[in-house]
Amino acid sequence: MNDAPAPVVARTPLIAGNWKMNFDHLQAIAFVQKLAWSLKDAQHNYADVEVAVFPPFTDLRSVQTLLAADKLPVALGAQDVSPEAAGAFTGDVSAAMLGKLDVRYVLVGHSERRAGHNESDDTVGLKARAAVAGGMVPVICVGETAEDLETHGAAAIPVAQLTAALAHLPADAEIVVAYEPVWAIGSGEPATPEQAEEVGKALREVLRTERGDAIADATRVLYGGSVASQNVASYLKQPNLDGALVGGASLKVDEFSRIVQFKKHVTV
Ligand SMILES: O=C(CO)COP(=O)(O)O
Repeated sequence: MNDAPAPVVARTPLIAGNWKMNFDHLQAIAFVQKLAWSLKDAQHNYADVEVAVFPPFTDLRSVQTLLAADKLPVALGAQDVSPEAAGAFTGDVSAAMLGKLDVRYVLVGHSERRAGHNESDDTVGLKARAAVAGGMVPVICVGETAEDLETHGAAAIPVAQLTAALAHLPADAEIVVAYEPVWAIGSGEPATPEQAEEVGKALREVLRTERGDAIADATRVLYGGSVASQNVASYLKQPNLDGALVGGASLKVDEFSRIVQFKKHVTV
């Protein structure tokens, strides 16, 4: 028996802004410039908290150019990827194309795509696999609807969705998991930190069972759903939550900048 306390694993928090279908490429450039100035003024330490933005496809090239020209340590994310490598798939964008634009993260399984584009757990897993094969990190989004919550409780559906996605991935693939209860997205009614932590803990248990301790302890689990500067710190204080996936509040520079600087408003 080993009674030694579990090692404390430092996971760099990730604050990710999912812009959804907002901002053309000019607005995107203006936004990222203002964000960089705001974080510079605030002497933000990017080593402490990683920042990522997920613009629409049409903005990626412009944002990439700006990030490279100004050497800004903001990671670039895409909102979707094709499960296919190349070929006759009109309207789709491949992982290889995203990789060429220095995209580091790819959202897969967002509830707006599961619901609005009929994406199954298998599709989500195949998209995650394509992202990994392209050298990127899939941000696997999971979450229950209000109905699911009533019928199955909070954790069952997210746990099943994550388990299904992992089945498609190589054992050593780096991933990020985002718990986004569907009822909390855009509703102004976020999950309580305790609710989110309970599901975050269950998701980490899935990682522990499926992937072992090292990956379970290193993988970041984010919370998303009506995150704002007033509530972000309460999630980041939870032992199993390592960041936030922010929608509406990521479109306002000052607000997103405050969210990134959540450490300043953690009251001990
Ligand atoms: O869907 C979300 C992020 O992916 C969350 O959106 P809101 O922050 O607007 O609730």
